[in-house]
Amino acid sequence: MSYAESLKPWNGEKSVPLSLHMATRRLRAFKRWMKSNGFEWSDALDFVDTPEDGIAVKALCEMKEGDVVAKMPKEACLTIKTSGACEIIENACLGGYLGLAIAIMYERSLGEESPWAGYLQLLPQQESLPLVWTIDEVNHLLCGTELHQTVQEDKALIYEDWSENILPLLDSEPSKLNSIFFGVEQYFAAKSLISSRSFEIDDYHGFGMVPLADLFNHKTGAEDVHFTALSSNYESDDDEVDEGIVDEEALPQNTSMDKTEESVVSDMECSSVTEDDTSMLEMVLIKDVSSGAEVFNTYGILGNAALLHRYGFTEQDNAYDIVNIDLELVIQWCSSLFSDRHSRSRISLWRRLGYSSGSENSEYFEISFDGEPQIELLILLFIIFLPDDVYNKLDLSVAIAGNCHESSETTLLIDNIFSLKESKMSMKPLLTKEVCDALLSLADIRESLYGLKSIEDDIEALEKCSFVGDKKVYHSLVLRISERKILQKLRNYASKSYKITNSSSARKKLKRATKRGI
Ligand SMILES: C[S@@+](CC[C@H](N)C(=O)[O-])C[C@H]1O[C@@H](n2cnc3c(N)ncnc32)[C@H](O)[C@@H]1O
Repeated sequence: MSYAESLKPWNGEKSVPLSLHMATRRLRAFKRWMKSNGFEWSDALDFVDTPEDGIAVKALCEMKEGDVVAKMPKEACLTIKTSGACEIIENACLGGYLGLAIAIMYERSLGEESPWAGYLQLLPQQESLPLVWTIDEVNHLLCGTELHQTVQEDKALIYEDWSENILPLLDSEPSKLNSIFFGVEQYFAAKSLISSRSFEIDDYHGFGMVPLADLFNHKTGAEDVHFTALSSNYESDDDEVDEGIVDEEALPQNTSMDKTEESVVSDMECSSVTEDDTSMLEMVLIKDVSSGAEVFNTYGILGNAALLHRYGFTEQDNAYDIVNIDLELVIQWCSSLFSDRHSRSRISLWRRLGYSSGSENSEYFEISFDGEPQIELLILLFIIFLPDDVYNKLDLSVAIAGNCHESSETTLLIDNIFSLKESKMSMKPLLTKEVCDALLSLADIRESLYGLKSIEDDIEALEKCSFVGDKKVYHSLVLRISERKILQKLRNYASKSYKITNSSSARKKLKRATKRGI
């Protein structure tokens, strides 16, 4: 079996594509449902449903910046407040994503009786996020990537959520909840839909499913349309919503459709929004769109790990990609060269100097898309290689000062040691031969987490992989390759930086020697 074949799902599971006929029928039913529920949308929008790619929104003619292209009544959105399960959810003191998942499962359990039947029939059973992949698929396809551990943890937490909150609910409300629709699989499916399609509506409704708004696909940094929401004053308990703008800071980390800060404010300013119509949500064009083009939204500025995690897809050459190197990995490398005592003391000094961030068991260093390591990593490596006498001096100075940032003497010492003042925080002085060699070793150790296959094997497997038929394989390969390309850039950065630092100090030496007439 070839490497590419070995990556294919082995459980025989494949998403069954809709026939074109079914696709047209479900869209027609959805449009009827929207009409009868007060939705409005521009005649210039074309909803295209293909068996391969699902739904995309396209422009039938040229459209102008500022045009309001769709209006969605808040009351027609599926939220905890609007769902028939509201009382059950609130009596159980549940809320947030858990409450919304119950609302979705409940409405699904009603079938045609649900007020959202016309909308629910358009949704996939679940979105193919790593969260709903089998554990074998997660281990096989995501091994070494930024997502591997995260998804394993997500799966365990969501299962725990289900058994601690949903199971007891089924026992306490057996007459109102049909247990077939509230199993753990249904819960994971609802969570995948929430992750990939929910929006923040307002303080009263919280997060919810917004039909129509959730048909727009994503394009990083090049979207055409923004989602806008005005908070409804009468509904909210919070007096601070008078400005009618959703509090962006309240967005939790894994909010789907992350709205960029400026989107709500600036869009409202340039749009022809019905004044103070707080009962409607709107999609507003932020630039002109030409006839025939797809109309894209943005789900945020996200790297491929985040895109795959929350939405189930990736983008090639995504400039927001990063790779992390865990502190644990640095400790492992350090222990292979130095005594445990040396490693512990140098890391402890680095911490006391205030360069560590996050909690002790989740510390990591970011490597940017260009392969540049976080300065905190360079400082740690620099400290690890400090000669004992310099280390002891610094250690003593920090111990006396207590808090290094309050001691000008210590700050001076640090500046001198790292030559940071001279270089105005440039990383150059930190890039000694030892530090650059350490970066190369760390890149190799991080790379080894991907297993025995090389990046060339991954690229070959991607070329043979079908975007449509093997979505899980395709997107996990894009993620692996984009991360490994960053590690390659880190290696280039380390080799190049050392050469540059080395040759410039050689030039300086030569200059000094020439001055002295040697
Ligand atoms: C909010 S829905 C967008 C509408 C969706 N295409 C549909 O058929 O209903 C989000 C989902 O659409 C798909 N999607 C959105 N943007 C995409 C993109 N740029 N590339 C591939 N899939 C995308 C992903 O499956 C994602 O989870």
